[in-house]
Amino acid sequence: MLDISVKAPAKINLTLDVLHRREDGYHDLEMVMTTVDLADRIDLTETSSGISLESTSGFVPHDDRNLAYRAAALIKKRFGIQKGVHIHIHKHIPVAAGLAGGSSDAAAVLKGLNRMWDLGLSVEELAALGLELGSDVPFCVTGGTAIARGRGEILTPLPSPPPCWVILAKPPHGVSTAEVFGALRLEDIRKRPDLDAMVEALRNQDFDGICRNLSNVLEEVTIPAYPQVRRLKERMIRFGGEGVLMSGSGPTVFGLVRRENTAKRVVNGLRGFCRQVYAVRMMGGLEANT
Ligand SMILES: C[C@@](CO)(OP(=O)(O)O)[C@H](O)COP(=O)(O)OP(=O)(O)OC[C@H]1O[C@@H](n2ccc(N)nc2=O)[C@H](O)[C@@H]1O
Ligand SMILES: Nc1ncnc2c1ncn2[C@@H]1O[C@H](COP(=O)(O)OP(=O)(O)O)[C@@H](O)[C@H]1O
Repeated sequence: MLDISVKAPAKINLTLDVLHRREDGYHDLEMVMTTVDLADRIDLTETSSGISLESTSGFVPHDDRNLAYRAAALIKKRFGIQKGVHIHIHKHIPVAAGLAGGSSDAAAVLKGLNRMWDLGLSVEELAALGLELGSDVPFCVTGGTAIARGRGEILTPLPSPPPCWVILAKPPHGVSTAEVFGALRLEDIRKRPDLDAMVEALRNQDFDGICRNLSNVLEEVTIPAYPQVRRLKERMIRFGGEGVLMSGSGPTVFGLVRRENTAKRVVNGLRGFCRQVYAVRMMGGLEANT
């Protein structure tokens, strides 16, 4: 019997700045994140005990290395739940892509089990649990659009970008977030995002202002290591991407486009050059939390 189905949307980073390296090995970040309508679907079925997991993807682990599995284990342990759960992940978000697919799956399991087992946890409590699983999980619990600071858990909600198309292009290789942070030399960062300008553009629903202020310091590590990311960016711009940036630690490149015709042109221009290309809508604030 299927008990609960939860949508797990991908995120993109409109800005990403790394402020300092912390004692605990993580970095203090300052970034603007938003959810897009490319989502995994997580089906949760209650069982008598234990945790089992299957997915439609050959690229994710199906055991306790899976973030969705870990989310269920955390809830069971923290609240002393004897019942079990079977997790079925319908994977649509590319893996190790800078789109927080694993974090979003984990957030969806936290939200789904909160309902299934009547735990009564608030969004803030779920986000705090999520931080034990990964830095991006708190944002994935709340969704919408927000400034994320600290490791990624200090969230300030923002208006979502105006409706537009988001073209996502994922090169064939994945990128390790830990390796990208490890290779970043803070003193060498050449260009930092203008957070105030991005916030202003979002408040004014100024599409051109959002496009002008897209900026991610991690490009300075990932692009030299993977020149295909630069070529994808150049192609996206050439075919009509109005604002183009790498998401997170990469390697996915996204392009923002207002008109459907332009979106089609960008997608057609990238096909043949890149196998994984998606045209999706910006998610907006309201749908993000369902
Ligand atoms: C870079 C970002 C931007 O949204 O996204 P992705 O590229 O992963 O999608 C995130 O900060 C990634 O968050 P997440 O993928 O949850 O990271 P975690 O599992 O917590 O950490 C993976 C590794 O990244 C580094 N890390 C992560 C977050 C942070 N604030 N400082 C760090 O230094 C650490 O080396 C850590 O061991
Ligand atoms: N449910 C999951 N979905 C995707 N990746 C997962 C999942 N659980 C664990 N992982 C692992 O987490 C790593 C990062 O995956 P992902 O969250 O897709 O990328 P990113 O952090 O770049 O956004 C991958 O190496 C993958 O094997």
